[in-house]
Amino acid sequence: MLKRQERTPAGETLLEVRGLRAGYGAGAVVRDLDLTVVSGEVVALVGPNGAGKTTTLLTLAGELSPLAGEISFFGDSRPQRLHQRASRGLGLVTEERSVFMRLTTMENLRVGRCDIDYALDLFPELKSKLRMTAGLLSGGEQQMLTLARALSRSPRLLFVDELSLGLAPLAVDRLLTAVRRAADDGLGVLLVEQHVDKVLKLADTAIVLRRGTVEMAAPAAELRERFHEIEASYLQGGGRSDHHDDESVEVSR
Ligand SMILES: Nc1ncnc2c1ncn2[C@@H]1O[C@H](COP(=O)(O)OP(=O)(O)OP(=O)(O)O)[C@@H](O)[C@H]1O
Repeated sequence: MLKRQERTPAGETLLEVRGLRAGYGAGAVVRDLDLTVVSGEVVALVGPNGAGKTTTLLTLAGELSPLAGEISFFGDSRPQRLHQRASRGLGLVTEERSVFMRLTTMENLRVGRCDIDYALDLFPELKSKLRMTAGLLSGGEQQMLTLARALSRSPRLLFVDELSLGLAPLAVDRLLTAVRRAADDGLGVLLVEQHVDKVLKLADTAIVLRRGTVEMAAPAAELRERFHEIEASYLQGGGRSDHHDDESVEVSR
């Protein structure tokens, strides 16, 4: 069962962001972004390709320096790099599968001192694959292992960027269910996901980003009712106005 998350009181503010400007060099890709993540909550960040979701996540994680704005991490507003935030309880799962392909599933779980019982409790389907080389697992199983490794290090706050890229719908459901379960156990989650219909069913709050600014921010249940507006936002394109928009819309229900 979850350990450290259980010690985080539900509703504790883990991340507070005000007036974030983020980008590369002098150019702002993301402007005026506010968001809050509390323990036990999944906040979904959605929007068309090029809207600035990954830029936001990398900036909040400490991989990119913010251009302006305030980022308060576990109540601390001092600038910090990723390794500092990680040591204080941030987990980061990017779209690249972070498994060691030549190691077995079990060896992958052992590396980084994961809580193996918790990992297998989250993903019992990995139990029969423990001796298999991770490179031979299916794409969905590799992402289960990625997520299991991240969650079993007991983060207090988890950033997830497009975990489900290229996976079949059932595998996506399986991964998102595990994210929801971890949040129910006390984790705070900021989730970037292309499958908007799926994510609005499991998130507490959703933020729709378009062209680097927040177009909608509301309880996910409310945005489910406004799904057609989100679809329209995707169809209008998300990239910066000086970029050619080449959208892949994955919002069908
Ligand atoms: N290293 C970089 N240098 C300069 N511009 C970049 C860099 N990485 C991304 N961008 C630009 O920043 C903008 C936002 O990109 P970002 O990857 O944050 O969008 P996204 O919403 O995550 O898109 P996607 O859903 O396609 O992953 C895009 O216009 C992109 O071209």
